[in-house]
Amino acid sequence: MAEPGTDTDDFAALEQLIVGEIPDVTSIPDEALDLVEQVRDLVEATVLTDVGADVRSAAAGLVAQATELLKAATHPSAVRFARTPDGRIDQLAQAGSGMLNPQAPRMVIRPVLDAVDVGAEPRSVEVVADCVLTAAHSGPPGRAHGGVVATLLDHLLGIATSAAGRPGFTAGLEIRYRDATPYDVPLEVRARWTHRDGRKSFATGEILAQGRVTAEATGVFVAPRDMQARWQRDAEARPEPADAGQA
Ligand SMILES: CCCCCCCCCC(=O)SCCNC(=O)CCNC(=O)[C@H](O)C(C)(C)COP(=O)(O)OP(=O)(O)OC[C@H]1O[C@@H](n2cnc3c(N)ncnc32)[C@H](O)[C@@H]1OP(=O)(O)O
Repeated sequence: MAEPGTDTDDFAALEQLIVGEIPDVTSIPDEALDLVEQVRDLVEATVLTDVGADVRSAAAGLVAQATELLKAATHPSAVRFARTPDGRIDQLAQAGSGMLNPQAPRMVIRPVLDAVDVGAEPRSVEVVADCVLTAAHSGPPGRAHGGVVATLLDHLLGIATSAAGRPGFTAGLEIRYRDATPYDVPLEVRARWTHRDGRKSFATGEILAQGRVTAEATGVFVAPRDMQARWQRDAEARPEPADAGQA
């Protein structure tokens, strides 16, 4: 088995990201999005169902048929990039909010209109997402699982570091669970980059349910050494602003 993160097909997807041939997210057919929604509904129905064994058995047979239909053609890699209308690059199969991943919670990121180009001088940009969890995300009775809450925050803090122009991998994430995060209730997830220290980007965020903060997070995101070196080279190659030195 290949080392994690070194799979050739995943590298092909990353190469696509670097050379800039990223399809538009609007090119995803409605049928693909509908399939994801149907599977999410299926998962919730499976969690909540109270039908008898015979009906479960019939349903399992139908699901197995559907699985076979989908396996008739598969992508070599789960990594698939697309550009959102606001210019952000998304990985459609990621587990945080991936449009093509039914396992991802229904989290929709609002357009980020003032994002900073990666490698340019970073600036804090607030990123906001809307999310509704379901019973399939529950933990203790009536509230969401803490790991799912952490997923929402990890993802949006990561997006915030990208929007600020200094993305990185999550190296540390601290969550403060202040109150129950409910499911079947609209949630607002917010995040923002705060500062950097060399390759480290720091971000904070929170989840609100009906205006009440249920969880807060701080995270540190570390850019791989080669990525940081490239930003450094790009910054050195950039021409000085016209008014540089005139104050
Ligand atoms: C395209 C759209 C995609 C959307 C994605 C949304 C975001 C999703 C976010 C994720 O889920 S990322 C996936 C989960 N995270 C990972 O897989 C990261 C796994 N870890 C690594 O790959 C490496 O540890 C990493 C590249 C992050 C860093 O390895 P390095 O060997 O390059 O760094 P090193 O360990 O030397 O640490 C660099 C600096 O960070 C510091 N550091 C590391 N962990 C830290 C921590 N937890 N807290 C504070 N500082 C930390 C470390 O002390 C050091 O500080 P100094 O430079 O000042 O010495």
